[in-house]
Amino acid sequence: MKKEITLDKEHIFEQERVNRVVSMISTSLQKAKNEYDNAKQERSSVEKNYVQNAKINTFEVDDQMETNAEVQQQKQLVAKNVETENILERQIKLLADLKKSPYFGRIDIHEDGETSPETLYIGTSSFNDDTGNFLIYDWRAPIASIYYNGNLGYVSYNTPQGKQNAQLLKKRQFRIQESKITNMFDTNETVGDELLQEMLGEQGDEYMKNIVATIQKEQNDIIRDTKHDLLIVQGVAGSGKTSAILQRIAFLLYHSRSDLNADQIVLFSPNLLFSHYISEVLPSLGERNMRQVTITEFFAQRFEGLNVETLFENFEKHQIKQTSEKNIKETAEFMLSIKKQVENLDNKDLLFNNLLLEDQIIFTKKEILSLYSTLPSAQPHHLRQFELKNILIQKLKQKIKKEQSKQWVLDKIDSLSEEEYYSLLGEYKRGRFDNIESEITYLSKKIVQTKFEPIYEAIYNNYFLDIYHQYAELLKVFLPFDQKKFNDELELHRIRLEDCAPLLYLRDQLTGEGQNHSIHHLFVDEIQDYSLAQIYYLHATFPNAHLTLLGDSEQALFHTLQSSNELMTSLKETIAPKKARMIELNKSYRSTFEITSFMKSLLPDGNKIQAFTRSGPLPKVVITSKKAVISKLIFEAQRLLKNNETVAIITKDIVTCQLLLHSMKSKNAPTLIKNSDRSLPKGIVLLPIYLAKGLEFDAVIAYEISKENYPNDKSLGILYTICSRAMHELVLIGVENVSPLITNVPNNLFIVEHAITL
Ligand SMILES: Nc1ncnc2c1ncn2[C@@H]1O[C@H](COP(=O)(O)OP(=O)(O)OP(=O)(O)O)[C@@H](O)[C@H]1O
Repeated sequence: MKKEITLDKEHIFEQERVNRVVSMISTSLQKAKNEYDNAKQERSSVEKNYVQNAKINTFEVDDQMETNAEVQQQKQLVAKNVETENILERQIKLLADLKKSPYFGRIDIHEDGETSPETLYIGTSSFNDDTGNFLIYDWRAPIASIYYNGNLGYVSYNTPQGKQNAQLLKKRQFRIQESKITNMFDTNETVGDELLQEMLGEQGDEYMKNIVATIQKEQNDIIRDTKHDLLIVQGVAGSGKTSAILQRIAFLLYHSRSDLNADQIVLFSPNLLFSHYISEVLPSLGERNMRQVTITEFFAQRFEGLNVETLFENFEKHQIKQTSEKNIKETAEFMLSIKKQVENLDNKDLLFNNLLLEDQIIFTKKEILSLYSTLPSAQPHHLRQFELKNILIQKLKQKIKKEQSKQWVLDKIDSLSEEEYYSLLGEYKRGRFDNIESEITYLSKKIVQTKFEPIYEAIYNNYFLDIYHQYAELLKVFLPFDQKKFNDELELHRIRLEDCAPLLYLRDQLTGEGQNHSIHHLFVDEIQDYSLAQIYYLHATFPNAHLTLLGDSEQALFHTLQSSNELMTSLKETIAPKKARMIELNKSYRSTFEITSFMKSLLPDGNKIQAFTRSGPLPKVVITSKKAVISKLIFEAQRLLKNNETVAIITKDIVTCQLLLHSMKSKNAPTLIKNSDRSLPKGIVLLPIYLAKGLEFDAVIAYEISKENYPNDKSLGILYTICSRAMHELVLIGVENVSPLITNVPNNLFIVEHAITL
């Protein structure tokens, strides 16, 4: 039940309050701007000073030292000023946004134990008057949860001191734009539909928006969860999974402000476009972005010198792997068996590399193995490897010492130009030696150390272990037919995606390294595209991280379908979380009622999906001839562009995109989006489905949906994901026929246009 408030006394009252608050915000904004200008000015004068100081007094040693100390001090001063400027800059942005739209909600509550009720206003961040009274409460404050969770009547909310009860007397929603209330109404529901209608009806943007004003109750559960170390969210397409995790990150940063910062949070995202698309949500809430990485980037950083196969290459190669047979390298059991194998590995089965420097062997593999064999076999391998590393470093130091007195080193010193000589000596050491001999000894050490640096690096990075060969041997045990494929790829400096997690896990088990303990929260979006082995590996790599895994098993493009229940069961068994929870989101917000109804009837169990009641045109299925298809496609795209800012032509693979582009005249050609692209232009774009993962477009054209492309339910995930990218309009184009997946949809859910000209 909601009550719209017309331009009456209440509206005037609220607008007057907005005016008062906005005027106070303006004063604070001006103050912040002045402080910012002052900080900037101060920095530039320190910098000027610093340049001058750096120029003078560099000849006399004493003066030079004094100058160095002063320069250091000034450097620190600059760094501090830069930090202040950054804080002020963020504050200015926040206040400027707050000035336009100071809040979106009001609650009137009477707390137990209080004599009178109070009125609170809720916005994207808190704002006080001069006496410390809250004029706006931050949406993440404990008390604000009433706004998202409570119906009128008795409610409770969690505070650091425990549960607090209150009576919720009024809940009011606002839309305030440019400091003017454009809409406001009272509601008894959690967060009513009306504002949501308005938000969802808008055209898509280059960046995802924050959803603070309209967070739904079940999304709020995800956002405010602090109890579980494993949270799995199974949410249907468009149900706000991504939105919810970004809000969750903002919430966690607020909730644990003293011991959590944005660098301790990592989000695995599906592709670079997606990373760009979501990059403004946290800044719009006054927070810094978390780290973002794709799984391919993550592995590529760990396999220097090898080309890691991307998810998309894998997909293009195999199309969807719809066999019921599981690839055992993608299972968590495989990872567990690697662990076991390592525990039982004999010294004689360990494989080492020769350590080479410019074709000269510095340590032979035989020597390394014999050093290893001297270590107590009761110790686990990773401790022995660590010890081995120390021994090798000691031996290297001895070698360096010996090498220092060789003739080639003296020759090298003789051949140094004056510039090279002083640069090798380093500014700090110049003029510090008592006699020339000690200067030469110092230089000789430097020269030899530099020469042997690659060996030091190799030892430090465990390159003495022949991990590729070791992994190939492991494959021989579990998957003898796969070993050759692995070796062949390696010859070409490539590694398949399915080998990355097991191989790295083997390495980490042997070396005891590869972990990052500083990460507190790990988020993985589109979890259905990850194998269990990969999830297992991520957990092993970030052992202190709470996991939030989000996905939709219906949108599985790369793996065989796995339900979220199966995922939960498997993770409970393999990574043994302390407290795990699964949340389902079944309401879809992205698309119109008509598009969601169409999408859900593609699925065998689509009934669980609830469509949001926002209406638009019925999806349109166009059946045309081979000859006419290009002109029909152009016609449809141009037609859609009249009412929509972005029209995406989405295909099942890149080959279809390329063929299509080839057949189109250049003047009509859409912009082809590539794997390496980071942003999406407006207008008509063309892309394969895997690049559209997680994104949304005003209008979508699914091309080409004949039965040749979508013969049966094995390609359902692709078709469903394509359709679910559309916010306002959806067109599907087929050549000569349509997929049986579409003929199964009740025909009142779409319109058909037969445009066949033979
Ligand atoms: N509570 C909400 N208020 C306003 N908009 C919302 C809300 N929840 C979701 N949306 C909107 O719905 C759309 C889909 O949200 P989002 O991309 O987060 O869903 P998703 O579940 O991650 O989708 P998918 O799995 O299909 O990629 C976005 O435009 C988002 O802004």
